[in-house]
Amino acid sequence: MSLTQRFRTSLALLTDMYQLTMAQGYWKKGMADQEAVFHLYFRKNPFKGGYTLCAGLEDAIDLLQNFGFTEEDVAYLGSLKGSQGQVLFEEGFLQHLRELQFTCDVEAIPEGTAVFPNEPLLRIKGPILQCQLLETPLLTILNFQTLVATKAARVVDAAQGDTVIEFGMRRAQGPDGAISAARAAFIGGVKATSNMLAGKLFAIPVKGTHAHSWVMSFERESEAFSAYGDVFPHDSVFLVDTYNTLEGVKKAIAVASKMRAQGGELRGIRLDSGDLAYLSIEARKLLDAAGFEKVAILGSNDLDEHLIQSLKQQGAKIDTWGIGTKLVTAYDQPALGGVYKLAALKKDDQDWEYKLKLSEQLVKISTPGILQVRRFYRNNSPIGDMIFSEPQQVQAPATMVHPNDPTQRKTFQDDCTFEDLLVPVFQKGKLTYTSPSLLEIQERAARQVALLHETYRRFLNPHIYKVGLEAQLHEKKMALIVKFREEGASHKD
Ligand SMILES: Nc1ncnc2c1ncn2[C@@H]1O[C@H](COP(=O)(O)OP(=O)(O)OP(=O)(O)O)[C@@H](O)[C@H]1O
Ligand SMILES: O=P(O)(O)OC[C@H]1O[C@H](OP(=O)(O)OP(=O)(O)O)[C@H](O)[C@@H]1O
Ligand SMILES: O=C(O)c1cccnc1
Repeated sequence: MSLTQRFRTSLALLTDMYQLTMAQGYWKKGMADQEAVFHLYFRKNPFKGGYTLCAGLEDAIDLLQNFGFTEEDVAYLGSLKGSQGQVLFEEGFLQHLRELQFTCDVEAIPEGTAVFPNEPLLRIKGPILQCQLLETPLLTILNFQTLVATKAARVVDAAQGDTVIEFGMRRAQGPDGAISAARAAFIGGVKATSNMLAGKLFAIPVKGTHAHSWVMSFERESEAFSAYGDVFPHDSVFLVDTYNTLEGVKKAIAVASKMRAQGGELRGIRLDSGDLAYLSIEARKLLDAAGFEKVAILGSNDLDEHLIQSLKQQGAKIDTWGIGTKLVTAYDQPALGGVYKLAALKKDDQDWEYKLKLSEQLVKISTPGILQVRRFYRNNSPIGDMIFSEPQQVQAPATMVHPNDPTQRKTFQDDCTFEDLLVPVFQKGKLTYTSPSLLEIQERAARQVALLHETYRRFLNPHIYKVGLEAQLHEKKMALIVKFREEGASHKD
């Protein structure tokens, strides 16, 4: 189900107020239809990682396809007053909004692609008023889903092929956070969610065990297990740690034997506290000795990729991982920090004027142009990404320059294959892209992560994947920086 259907309202006002005040400014100053190019990108891989998995495009597409102000939206805007009690948004502008239709060109990197700092995930070209209004909603969609998809990919990588289930709704950033996180976590590789609404909306498989309250609501732990086994003779996973974990495992085994005698079969047990390495090893021994080799051991309790890795190193016998809080809240880095920057403005019908935002730090200076990302491969392995401006032809051998350290360069010879990552999504406001299914996106993500050499995937000090600016683009950017710095220093307009 699409984003607008989920919210059941027009999303035209899902933006910051300043986008609307600027929009009125563009309209008033006759600039509303001036063609602009903006790029959405981030500056640092999250979680101190070596890669990022992009996600959220399908929701972004839905937002753009349904872009438009309803009478209710316009009435709300018309009711707003400025600091002197005057009408904030004037009637002519409101009429402009009523008639506004999405007419931009959009290119984007497909969901489930491995991406790196400074690369535009999305490029939008069209009337500046439209591009401006869309800054905030595009960022809120792509930033969060990209962040959670990346976290999920790391967790799934640490689990080394074990099943990972997303258990996070109760700790998510509100209901909408929980829903988007479930979608993004699935893209990152989790096999199922406990979130029933996400299951229904996105056809994500749903899975679950039972809570401590189930055990506590019976006189005895074994009664609770028996009762649950009666109700779900083939689909029970018993939570065994309410009182004493290993005693709980023994009771689970006794009940599982009775279930088996009656034609049922216990699916698994869940450990949710204590030393998960020790307890899972001991539980595995007890289960195997009783002939329950196939009963799974599910581990949960504030887990993340680092704990899973550590538990694996300790020989934990956990084969299914339930991951909640740390996954859906992206606990150790709760925001991606993606930005959306103006990169070019059409001066007249012919020429683009390149734009950039200056900063004291080179890393924060945006890149001007109409950007595309070319990924080079050798023997099917990605070896570097070159950001170039599309009006500029790139031919091998092609040299790129490190975006933050111009002394570092890399040249790709013509023995490399390449692909351009940004693909057309909208042309003049018309959708030209067919979104893959969520499962196809998940499969793409798994292939993309697998293509990355393990040095980029390790958690501690990963190798830095090379991303650079095509040499001519770099020169142009440097020349603009010098020009703008000089103008700034002499206070010229
Ligand atoms: N063998 C282990 N090595 C490293 N960390 C572990 C190991 N076993 C469990 N942990 C993690 O240690 C943390 C322990 O959590 P905590 O201190 O809250 O104890 P607890 O077992 O959950 O206690 P409680 O009974 O109160 O729930 C959890 O994040 C858990 O995943
Ligand atoms: O630990 P997470 O990765 O967030 O996974 C979800 C947690 O939610 C449940 O706990 P509950 O809400 O009962 O709280 P608890 O942590 O005290 O068991 C469940 O037993 C997991 O421990
Ligand atoms: O099904 C479970 O075991 C579950 C679901 C949500 C949160 N914690 C556990």
